[in-house]
Amino acid sequence: MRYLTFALGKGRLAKQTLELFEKIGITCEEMKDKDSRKLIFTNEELKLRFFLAKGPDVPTYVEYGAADIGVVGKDTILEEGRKVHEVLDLGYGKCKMCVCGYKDAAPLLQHHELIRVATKYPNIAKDYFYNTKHQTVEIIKLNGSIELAPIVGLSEVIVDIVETGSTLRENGLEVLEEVCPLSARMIVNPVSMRMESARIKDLLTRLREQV
Ligand SMILES: Nc1ncnc2c1ncn2[C@@H]1O[C@H](COP(=O)(O)OP(=O)(O)OP(=O)(O)O)[C@@H](O)[C@H]1O
Ligand SMILES: O=P(O)(O)OC[C@H]1O[C@H](OP(=O)(O)OP(=O)(O)O)[C@H](O)[C@@H]1O
Repeated sequence: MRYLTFALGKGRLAKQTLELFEKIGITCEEMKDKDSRKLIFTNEELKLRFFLAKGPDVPTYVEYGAADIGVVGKDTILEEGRKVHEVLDLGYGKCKMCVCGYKDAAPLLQHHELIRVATKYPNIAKDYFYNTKHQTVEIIKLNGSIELAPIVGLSEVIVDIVETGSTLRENGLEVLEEVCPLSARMIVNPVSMRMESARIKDLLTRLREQV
């Protein structure tokens, strides 16, 4: 039997992903050692391998088959646009992709104005403004602290993740429009889906009972 390889998104989702796998009897004790610089972990008994990767790299590993299975946020799946099968909504990491800004920017979204939109998610923003709203905008890619953009006058609005809403509230900003709901998802390489279908289906059945 060959190893099934999992690429798991680092950061916010990692802890809950490992907890979920533990619930169905898939443990990888080595992975819990925070001081370790080791990159890949093996469960010999179940013939599984795991590695943690930056979120946007997870769909890349899965598309190329370097990982059979990945766990990553829906935002990352939409943004990266890789050829992978999304097979399960894992139900945690819930948040929303939203258009946000000062309240007085709301009319700019109604009148097809050529506004600037700052975001870490240029493909999601482009798809929303061009294909859903049919509004031509200038998209400005940022890498973090997106809420700064309207505050310092870089853009009229942002497209960003809202979870509790406290970052917006503490900065006098608001949700102006909701783009889509988000949560952690499981993705599978299309070839692995066929070649390892029995093992993957069994895994999905056991995970579905938990989520
Ligand atoms: N408040 C939140 N902010 C950002 N992402 C969230 C939030 N709540 C849930 N998520 C989900 O968690 C995933 C991982 O978030 P995390 O912040 O670890 O990654 P990231 O934004 O790529 O981080 P970084 O840029 O610091 O590496 C997101 O892709 C999203 O699906
Ligand atoms: O609605 P809230 O609960 O306040 O969460 C949303 C905030 O969290 C994320 O930022 P993150 O902490 O990942 O930092 P970053 O902006 O540097 O990416 C996101 O980009 C928002 O800024």
